Amino acid sequence: MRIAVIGKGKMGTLIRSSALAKGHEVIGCFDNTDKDRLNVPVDMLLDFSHRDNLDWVLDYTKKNGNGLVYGTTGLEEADLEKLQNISEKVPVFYSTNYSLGIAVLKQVIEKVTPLLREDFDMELVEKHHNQKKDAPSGTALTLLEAMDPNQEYQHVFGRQGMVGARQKEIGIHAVRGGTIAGEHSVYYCGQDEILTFSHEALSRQIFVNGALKAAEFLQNQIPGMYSMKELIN
Ligand SMILES: NC(=O)C1=CN([C@@H]2O[C@H](COP(=O)(O)OP(=O)(O)OC[C@H]3O[C@@H](n4cnc5c(N)ncnc54)[C@H](OP(=O)(O)O)[C@@H]3O)[C@@H](O)[C@H]2O)C=CC1
Ligand SMILES: O=C(O)C1=N[C@H](C(=O)O)C[C@H](O)C1
Repeated sequence: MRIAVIGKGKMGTLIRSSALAKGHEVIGCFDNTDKDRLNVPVDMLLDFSHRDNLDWVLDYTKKNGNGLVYGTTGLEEADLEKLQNISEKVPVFYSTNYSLGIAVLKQVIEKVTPLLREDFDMELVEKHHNQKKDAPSGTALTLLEAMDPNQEYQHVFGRQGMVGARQKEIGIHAVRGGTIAGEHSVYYCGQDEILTFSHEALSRQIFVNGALKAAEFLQNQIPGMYSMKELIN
């Protein structure tokens, strides 16, 4: 497959080397400083960069008709709408986390939350490296959606000061430090018992493997929006 990578950072460079090792042709890593260099057709774009690249990436995709594997987090609602719109023309794979473990964790959370939420307080903690730009992580927001699909809870991002007794809320907490590749824990805290569901990324390779698997999957799909659910079920 002929691939172009959007992003030249930690993920972009690892995707490039891993795709080459799998025998794909990678024409390069790009961002908005050198987008004009991306002037040949490709089969697939993999974007792990920053939302500021989204508009030109979508313009290129509209013209070229390539598939798009999108992994950049820190998106706004309007960005998601843009991805949804272009998925009417080309196949788009979107996930805030390309690891198999988080895909399974999301399904676990969807199943256990209805059994616990009446009697247990729910909290979410994510930990990442000290270079991460967005907080909370995209994965934390995805897990939050799985915990509260109908938005019945107040979402409290960190607590500070005289917060008073806990209300019908889910607390979301972001830790940033060192080289943590990514850790997500969902806590269900009840009377004298706690259930914790955790996932720890030990390296970024798990995200890269998932993203390349998504690209290979997407190659054979018609236009539409695809997610990890389709890859694992
Ligand atoms: N979905 C998933 O499974 C995963 C998603 N991610 C997400 O992928 C993205 C990249 O992560 P990572 O590689 O670790 O980050 P890095 O900071 O290492 O790389 C980010 C890349 O985006 C570019 N960039 C940063 N800011 C801007 C901007 N304002 N406009 C245009 N380009 C910009 C950087 O260029 P420069 O260095 O010049 O600023 C760099 O090339 C993040 O959103 C992260 O959350 C990460 C891991 C897994
Ligand atoms: O920036 C990162 O590193 C990661 N970002 C994604 C996120 O925001 O959820 C996925 C993973 O946790 C690593």
